[in-house]
Amino acid sequence: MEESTIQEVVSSQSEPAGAILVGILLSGESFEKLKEDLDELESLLDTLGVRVHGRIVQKRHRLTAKTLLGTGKVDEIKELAESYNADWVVFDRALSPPQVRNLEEMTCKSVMDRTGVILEIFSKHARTNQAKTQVEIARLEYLLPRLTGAWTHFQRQAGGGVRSRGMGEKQIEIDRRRARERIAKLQKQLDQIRKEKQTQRKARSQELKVAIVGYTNSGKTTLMKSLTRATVAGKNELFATLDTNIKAIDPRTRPKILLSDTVGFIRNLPHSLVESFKSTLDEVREADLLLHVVDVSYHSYEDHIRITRQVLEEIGAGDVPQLMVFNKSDLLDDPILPRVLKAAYPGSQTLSANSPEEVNQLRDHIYGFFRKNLVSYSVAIDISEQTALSKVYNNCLILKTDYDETGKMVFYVQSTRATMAKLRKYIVELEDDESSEEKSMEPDYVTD
Ligand SMILES: Nc1nc2c(ncn2[C@@H]2O[C@H](COP(=O)(O)OP(=O)(O)OP(=O)(O)O)[C@@H](O)[C@H]2O)c(=O)[nH]1
Ligand SMILES: [Mg+2]
Repeated sequence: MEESTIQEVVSSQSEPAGAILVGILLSGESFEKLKEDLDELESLLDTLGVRVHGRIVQKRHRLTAKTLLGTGKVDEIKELAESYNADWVVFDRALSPPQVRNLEEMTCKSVMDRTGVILEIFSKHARTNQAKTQVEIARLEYLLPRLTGAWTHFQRQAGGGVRSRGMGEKQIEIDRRRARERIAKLQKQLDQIRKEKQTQRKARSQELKVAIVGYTNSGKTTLMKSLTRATVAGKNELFATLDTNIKAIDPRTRPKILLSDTVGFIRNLPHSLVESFKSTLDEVREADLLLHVVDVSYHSYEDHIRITRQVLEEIGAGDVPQLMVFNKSDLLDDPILPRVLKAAYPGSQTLSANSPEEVNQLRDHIYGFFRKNLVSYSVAIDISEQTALSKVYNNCLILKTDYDETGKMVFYVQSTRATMAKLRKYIVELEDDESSEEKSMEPDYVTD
């Protein structure tokens, strides 16, 4: 199937592509909220390199089936788009395939909705095979019912502005069938990738897993970088990260704590995207702890929290413990807010991902969370038992070593229950959790 996307249009022109935004305010809805939604839509378009020339907002009692808006308003949109020579008219509401067609005919412009814009960003940012496959499935599913409109739309772009219409029902049927076949093929590939990832996760089953989640652009990648002292930089772009990146917080820590950074969330995240990104989000569902990162410099940060929690529920990660991290505190001009947040979200931490001291506190916080769940016990292992010994060295925090009367090495350790189960036959003593010595999960030589 022939495809053309916003960014292709952008790159084929010397001037940045332009758009007019359209928002609709129904009775009972807040204007402030709509303004925020339109600001966000503008950032999304900015990520695609599309400049917004103007906005049109209409108050309505109900939405019109044919075009959402009244004909007078559609004429106004057409005029505004023409006066700025804008290529796109972008609606903040979901448009049905016939609505897109009608609006395109009436405005003589390309019409998109928010879901279409998000899908474009995802396909622009997908890097790995897994992300690319997931995005392609979501796009095809989005396009499938729109194929009549989409086809003429693609033809028009390919033909350099000539409006060609009516590919004929037969052609549309062929395209739909091809799209369905392609989806089935991609789904099979995705299942295969998912199986491989599951095997990799199984190999990490004795390690502790922390997943960083949150609204897009909240600072997840930046925090990941600071927590692991790595060099992956965050980007001021929406959906800069689409693939899951996994790294140990500190490779010397035992048990090892793995941190994963993943795709951000947004309001009205297209359902097909959530569905197809489920395999990327397996990492989140199977985590022992979530770091829920919130950009607290954004005034409606509570909306972002609510939306993130909704998506977590939707992907089956609603029950994983969450540690709230209020980020970008350096941008706050309200000195009271950190205290308010602490009271409203007990156990939360307010910080700047760029402050090493505050990030160190967060790291300790994470260690503290896991320390509570570790079990203390001692094992006696003969030095010929290499597999068991490497399990101890790789997965346990060793508090003390000794030898017993038979010459076996005795380790006083703390580990996860999963590791303890693997070392069961070597256990000589199981300590009461409460009486176990409080000890850092980092070895003594770690000084920061
Ligand atoms: N001032 C300030 N900026 C920050 C902080 N943390 C992150 N940023 C900036 O916020 C922007 C987004 O950061 P990222 O780390 O890419 O955000 P993300 O959550 O990974 O975003 P996506 O992957 O797009 O969902 C970047 O420009 C960062 O430099 C912070 O604590 N203070
Ligand atoms: Mg990121």
